[in-house]
Amino acid sequence: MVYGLRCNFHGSQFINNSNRKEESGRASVELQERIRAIPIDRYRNFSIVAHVDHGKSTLSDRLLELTGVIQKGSKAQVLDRLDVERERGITVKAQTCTMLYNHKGEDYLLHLVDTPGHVDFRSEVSRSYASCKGALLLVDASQGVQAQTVANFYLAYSMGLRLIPVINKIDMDAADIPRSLDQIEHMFELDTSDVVKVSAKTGLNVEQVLPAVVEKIAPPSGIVDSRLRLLLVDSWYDNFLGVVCLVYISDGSLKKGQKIFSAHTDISYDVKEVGIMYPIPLKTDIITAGQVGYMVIGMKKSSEAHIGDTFFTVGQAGEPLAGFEEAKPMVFVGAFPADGVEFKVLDESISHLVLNDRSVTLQKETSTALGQGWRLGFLGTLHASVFQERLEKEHGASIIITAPTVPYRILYNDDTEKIISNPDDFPSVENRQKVSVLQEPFVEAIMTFPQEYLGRVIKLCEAHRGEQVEITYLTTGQVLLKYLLPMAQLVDDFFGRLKGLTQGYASLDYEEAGYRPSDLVKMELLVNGKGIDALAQVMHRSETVNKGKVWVSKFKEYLKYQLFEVVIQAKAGNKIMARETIKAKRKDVLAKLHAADISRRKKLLSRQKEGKKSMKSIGNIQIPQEAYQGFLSRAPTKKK
Ligand SMILES: Nc1nc2c(ncn2[C@@H]2O[C@H](COP(=O)(O)OP(=O)(O)OP(=O)(O)O)[C@@H](O)[C@H]2O)c(=O)[nH]1
Repeated sequence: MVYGLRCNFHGSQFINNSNRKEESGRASVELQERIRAIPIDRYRNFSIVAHVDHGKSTLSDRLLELTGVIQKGSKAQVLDRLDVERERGITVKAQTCTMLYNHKGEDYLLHLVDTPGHVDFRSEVSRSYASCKGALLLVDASQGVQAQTVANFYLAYSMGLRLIPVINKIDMDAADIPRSLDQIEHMFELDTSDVVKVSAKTGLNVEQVLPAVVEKIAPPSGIVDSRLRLLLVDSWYDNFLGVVCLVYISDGSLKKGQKIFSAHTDISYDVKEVGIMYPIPLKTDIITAGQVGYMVIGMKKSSEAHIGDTFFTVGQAGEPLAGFEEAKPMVFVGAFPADGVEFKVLDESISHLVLNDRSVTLQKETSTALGQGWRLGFLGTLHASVFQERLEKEHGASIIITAPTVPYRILYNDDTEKIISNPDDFPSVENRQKVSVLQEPFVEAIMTFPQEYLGRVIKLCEAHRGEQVEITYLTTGQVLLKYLLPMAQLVDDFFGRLKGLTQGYASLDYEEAGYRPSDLVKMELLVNGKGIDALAQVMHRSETVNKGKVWVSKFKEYLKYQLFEVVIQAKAGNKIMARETIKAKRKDVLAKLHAADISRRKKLLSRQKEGKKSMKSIGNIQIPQEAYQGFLSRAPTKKK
């Protein structure tokens, strides 16, 4: 098998399901013997964490070359295997690779995890930390510490990982090594006396990275001669093998033929295959405590694989390992088949993709305007746009996506509460008196940018209902600003505006900060008095005037001429916020009339008026699907 073939989303370690016809390869006897001879105290499990684009995948390539896993000059970014990862240049899936490294005459077994930098895929990062004792904290010398460096640092630090700072891109003219060193020392209080400075691109000094890993990161703490205890880290579906599980062996060992059971479901399985990721799956006879590898146990459905589950040998139950917090979807959209696309076909494609991306939630939904569809939940807007792109590219599906919404919390007078992810479920004006409080989710946003933009960024945050938490002056003119912001503002292209204001210099990260009471209202778009359900949105009352105006004028653009008058209104609660009218396209009934024939002219005009009146009362506006599509279109942005 070859590297770099297309892979599925969740189990991108494997080649594309549809193309996959053969079994996984087998690790050579020599490789297996070399691994078996290494004691656990010479294992090192580590990840690479950094801000988006600081060079994690490029450094991973160099390390894989250095340890002979791949050949020099192989396809770039071996561990970014999804089409979407390669095309967008972002990592969305954490990837693991086993490496053998000889240090001072002794073999070490290394497990490298390349993690996504983007906040939407943070759950991938925290999951991968469970098997690691340390991480390389990579900082791009031309950019210095950025928002996601800070967020990823705190996540790794809170999980007790030993952090080794590495400065990357030192080959660039814009590289400012002293600035990065200063920031690492002041921000993270890390010792910078022996920081490794590399160019992952040219390979300069990369040979200094693994000695630091071996010397500074502790080995995993499992017991090899013990009962089996393994953690399910990830899973994916492979057409040839069925469900494949990525596992971390905490104690004991795992072999083909062993009978194991899940602590979560109590279902027992026969182990059919085990192996290592090198970086593709290679079958081995055994995987032992401290190793990260894969197992195939004949699970029928991906849903049987609970990420964070513990498995034991049948008859030898023990204490389950600490699992993972489930990733909660924070952005919801309605999805509907575009004209000419069959619901059934699209339903199959969506279900297939959801099976491979377990953090997407899916529910059927029906809209009077757009017909049968689905409500999909995502971890963030980038996650949503990656999903949509994969659906279109990999399944050739064309869909209409409604405006994203965040989950709102409704507290009722009878002490019950409801989280709603669909504007349709927002309490109607008549039911409003049953509600005691409306709440919306907030996040704590971390932003870094040059100090000269501080005034403008503060203004932007205040205009987006932000509440300042902290300003930290980093070295050399950089500022780190923390603000509490409504999650809905981030979804509504706050980052695009921030980038615009700072000429592209700002970076942003955020973490959830709970729900807060909010003056929320549902805004609807009415056409001749009738609400279009698919376009309704929940928002803060202060936004309704401006958005109302934008809505009506934008929708008017797409309706164009109508045979009779059309009134477009934006209504918030029971108040009309904005209105536009499309005048009827008048047929020239007087065209053939002589100018002097006044009485005949009056008669014809009054007859035309009557005719229109009846059309209006019985007329049903035909809204073309392009109108919805045009109204909802907005290019996705990539956050950095
Ligand atoms: N000049 C220079 N460019 C580099 C270096 N390392 C990485 N790059 C470039 O920086 C860009 C981003 O590199 P990646 O390795 O994809 O970064 P990443 O951190 O994995 O990105 P995400 O997965 O999206 O978080 C690519 O265009 C690389 O070629 C380096 O040492 N020098």
